[in-house]
Amino acid sequence: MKLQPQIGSEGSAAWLARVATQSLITEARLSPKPGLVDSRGSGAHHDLTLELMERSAHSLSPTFHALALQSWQRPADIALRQLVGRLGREGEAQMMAATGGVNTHRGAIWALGLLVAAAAMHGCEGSSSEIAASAAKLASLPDSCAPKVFSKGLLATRRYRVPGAREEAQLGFPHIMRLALPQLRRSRQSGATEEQARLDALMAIMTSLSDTCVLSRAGLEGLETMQNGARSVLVAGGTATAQGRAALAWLDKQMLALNASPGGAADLLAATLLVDRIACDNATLTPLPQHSHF
Ligand SMILES: CC(C)(COP(=O)(O)OP(=O)(O)OC[C@H]1O[C@@H](n2cnc3c(N)ncnc32)[C@H](O[C@H]2O[C@H](COP(=O)(O)OP(=O)(O)OP(=O)(O)O)[C@@H](O)[C@H]2O)[C@@H]1O)[C@@H](O)C(=O)NCCC(=O)NCCS
Ligand SMILES: Nc1ncnc2[nH]cnc12
Repeated sequence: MKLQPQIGSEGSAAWLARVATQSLITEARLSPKPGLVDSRGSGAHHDLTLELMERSAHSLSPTFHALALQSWQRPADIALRQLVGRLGREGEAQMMAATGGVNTHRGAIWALGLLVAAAAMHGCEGSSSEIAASAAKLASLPDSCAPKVFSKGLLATRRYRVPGAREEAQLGFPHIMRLALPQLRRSRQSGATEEQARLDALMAIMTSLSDTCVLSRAGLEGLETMQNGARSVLVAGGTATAQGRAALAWLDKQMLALNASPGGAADLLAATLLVDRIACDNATLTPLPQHSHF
């Protein structure tokens, strides 16, 4: 079944931008998330609030729209890579202007930006695997216009010799495709509520991601706490069970005590919700109401 009506590149780009923005807002509101901003509060962050995350998400709509429009039915080549890179950097500047200089969504612009571009490359008719593969192709191409900046993420990947946001994309988003999306659909099928299925998908990502936000703030101890804690939630039966919810509450406490926040995992959950929504292999597509957050 195909949700996206044949409304051409402009209408499809607007639709993709709306779904991407909604995915960010849905992720931000989802509760209870360990260490992260959610509808309960700011988690381990002093400079982030839910209101700021939502403002940031809305500020990114024009970026997603431009990415979709410019990538429409184009192949992955250097010209498109450079264009996507420029639009992504402009999106980062828009985010910073909207938040007064706070980094709310840099990793999300990267992941969702590439996926929106890839969905448009397939004319909104790609499967999740096709979209992830095209996003990976784009991410693997060199962008000679990119300024050389040394980020916290790069520092963490070199210090701990782990993959980061770049590698996740270049490998075709394995945490979305192999862990989060299957978990989201499995939890739904086994009767979990939509919120519980989304939390379970977040846990699936957290069992294995080398999240450079966690590494920068809390080192390997933080990363191991995150991965083991998330595994305990799923082993207990996920957040649809009382034991799973207790394990999640324990993990939240641990993450707060370590000042650790899995911002990279949160970005990948938002990206999972986006792929779930836009890919042709989603068997549960329903029309999207104008102002819903799913
Ligand atoms: C490729 C880029 C994402 C740059 O990546 P890099 O690793 O060099 O740089 P960072 O600036 O550190 O950003 C990486 C962000 O990616 C998220 N992330 C972390 N680990 C992973 C992972 N393993 N897989 C996927 N994604 C991951 C994460 O983003 C979230 O955290 C951000 C908040 O982090 P931080 O600023 O560190 O905040 P705090 O911990 O709160 O800091 P303090 O308060 O302590 O100061 C937030 O943005 C979340 O989104 C990482 O932060 C990419 O930026 C790039 O190269 N772009 C170029 C443009 C381009 O080509 N775009 C194309 C597509 S549009
Ligand atoms: N909910 C959230 N809390 C903190 N950092 C994030 N980065 C992306 N989503 C986030």
